[in-house]
Amino acid sequence: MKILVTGSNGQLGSELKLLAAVYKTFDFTFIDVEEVDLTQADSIRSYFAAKQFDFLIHCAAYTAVDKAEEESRLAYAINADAVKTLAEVCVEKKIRMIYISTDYVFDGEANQPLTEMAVPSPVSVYGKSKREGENHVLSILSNAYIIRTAWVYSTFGKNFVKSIRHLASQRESLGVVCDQIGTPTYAFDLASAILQIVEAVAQGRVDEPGIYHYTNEGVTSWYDFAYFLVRESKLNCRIQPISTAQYKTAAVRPKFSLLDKSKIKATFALQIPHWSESLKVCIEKLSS
Ligand SMILES: NC(=O)C1=CN([C@@H]2O[C@H](COP(=O)(O)OP(=O)(O)OC[C@H]3O[C@@H](n4cnc5c(N)ncnc54)[C@H](OP(=O)(O)O)[C@@H]3O)[C@@H](O)[C@H]2O)C=CC1
Ligand SMILES: Cc1cn([C@H]2C[C@H](O)[C@@H](COP(=O)(O)OP(=O)(O)O[C@H]3O[C@@H](C)C(=O)[C@@H](O)[C@H]3O)O2)c(=O)[nH]c1=O
Repeated sequence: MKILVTGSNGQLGSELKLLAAVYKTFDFTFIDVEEVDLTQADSIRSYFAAKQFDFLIHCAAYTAVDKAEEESRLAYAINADAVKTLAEVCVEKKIRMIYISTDYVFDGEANQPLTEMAVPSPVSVYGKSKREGENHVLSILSNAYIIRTAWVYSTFGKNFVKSIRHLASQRESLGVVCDQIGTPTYAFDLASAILQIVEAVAQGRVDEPGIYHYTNEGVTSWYDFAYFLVRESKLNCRIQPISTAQYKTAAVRPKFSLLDKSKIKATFALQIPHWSESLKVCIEKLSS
């Protein structure tokens, strides 16, 4: 089974690289911008011209949420246009696509966990460009998997956990928004879930393409997340709850993006760890 992973230097791509060693029957190829620049459709097509894969796990994306507001052309080129080209290549080459999407496709106005039936209505350039990517996948491919996740962190790359640990090690107190609700996702857990899904599909045990939601279990705010993180990291910094209005950012973020994971758990018999347990694992790795 030949599997191509894009975004191999990112958080999720890096965790998939580590886990690849466990899946010995899979033949992985990992690429990033050095191999294929996703802003160049020709570069995408010529990369695939003489190659064949069974699955494409598309992790590469433009993920700088605030910067996307001023670099919208680039965000759309990577998160939407490149996804369209990749989906077309997947049709031509009969490749099964796993597209990773985000809770930021929602506007945050819901008041109950968001199922895959909830109607997306993104409020940021990043969210809109990722939704356009989803729409390309849905209209071009009938057998793709779209996995929406949220608040991803890892020992690799840039993320909230590493930013807060850095800031908390330098300051006596730190304000963190307490009125945006969701669930963090440890990229290692997500990578593991994705490979369990690929394995189930490859072995013909389960094959129900469509949209799925995946985060860790539980619910929290960015404030509670940061509070727990700083306490468990034994850092001497006071985390203060503040409102979104007090923390000015270029992009609007959803106030509520709690994803309902019932579908992915039932379909693929997944066991998902609670966010606090996974965060402890990550802290342990970051501290060693
Ligand atoms: N991070 C998060 O909190 C969340 C992420 N997601 C989604 O999950 C997926 C994985 O995210 P994550 O691993 O955190 O992302 P990262 O930002 O850590 O990694 C993205 C990767 O994409 C690469 N990339 C960017 N531009 C290009 C380009 N023009 N051509 C080729 N590669 C490029 C980056 O390379 P380089 O670093 O060199 O630019 C990087 O290696 C993405 O689809 C993202 O939208 C969903 C919800 C939450
Ligand atoms: C660093 C920091 C952030 N915040 C707030 C800002 C924001 O509302 C929230 C999260 O901050 P960040 O900017 O680090 O996270 P952000 O880039 O918004 O994270 C998002 O990334 C994209 C890629 C996704 O797909 C989303 O699921 C989500 O993970 O915390 C504080 O209140 N205080 C702080 O010191």
